[in-house]
Amino acid sequence: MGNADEIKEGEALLELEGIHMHFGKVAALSGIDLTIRKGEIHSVIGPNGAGKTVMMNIISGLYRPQKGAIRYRGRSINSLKPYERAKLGMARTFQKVEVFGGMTVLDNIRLGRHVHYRSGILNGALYLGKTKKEEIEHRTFIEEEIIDLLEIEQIRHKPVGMLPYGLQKRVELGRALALEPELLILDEPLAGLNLEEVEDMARFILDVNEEKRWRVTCLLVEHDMGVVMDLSNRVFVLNFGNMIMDGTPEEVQNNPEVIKAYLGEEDLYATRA
Ligand SMILES: Nc1ncnc2c1ncn2[C@@H]1O[C@H](COP(=O)(O)OP(=O)(O)OP(=O)(O)O)[C@@H](O)[C@H]1O
Repeated sequence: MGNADEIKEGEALLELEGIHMHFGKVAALSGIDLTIRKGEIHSVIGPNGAGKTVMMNIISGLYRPQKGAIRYRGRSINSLKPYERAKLGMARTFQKVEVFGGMTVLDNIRLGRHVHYRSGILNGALYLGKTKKEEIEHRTFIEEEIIDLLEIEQIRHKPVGMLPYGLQKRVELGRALALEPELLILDEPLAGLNLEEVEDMARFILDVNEEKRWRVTCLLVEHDMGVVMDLSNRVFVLNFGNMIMDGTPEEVQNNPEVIKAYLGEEDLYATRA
């Protein structure tokens, strides 16, 4: 995204500072600090009920925290609505697939671009000639890149509702990419997938992050520890609304507190072949 506030690789893209979120007596998040740096894959892990979804909802603007600051490219976004955050370059996929079953793969992907379209009579009147043609060409180009990346050429005209779950998840990723995001929030992208689908999805996430064409910063919430440890530059561990640690996958795997929080839940040392 061409922007005067463009930031460089390794600089803070998204920052949470002192985030508190309570629901009645339940403290879902108690003073969370997190910095996502441009170019990285930063994962958030934690046992069930740790506060991961609440955190993602706060980041994407669905929830307003009672305390704390959220900054994107150094600017406060606390007061921005979800679609305004999307316009800044933040896209999200959801835990449960959120596709339009009756629409084709291509139309679902196209929906992801809607935040870029101008609306209103005045804008519509100004939106003529070359500019419009360029936007259509650019849109087509993006669609083709997404279809190519996700290997969904064969199903582009199929209704999404008829596809297996794994492909529906792929389409959902495609729709998020259509926004040409700078930050992609992936909420359990591997949940419900079989082994082969998990491998495919992990590869797509890596491609989106590493390929020069995309170079998307990723915030990943995931229970599959093998994939998390393989893909992430950093891992943030949450338990009962508190941060246990934020470090490299290796540091996290060797932290006794993390192991204790997960005891009996997951094998943190399991990595995929
Ligand atoms: N809208 C809400 N109203 C009341 N309590 C809520 C709400 N959303 C979340 N909570 C509570 O906040 C805590 C954190 O929940 P959250 O859904 O963020 O956990 P999670 O880490 O995403 O868990 P999972 O891995 O199972 O998805 C839980 O105790 C949950 O019951």
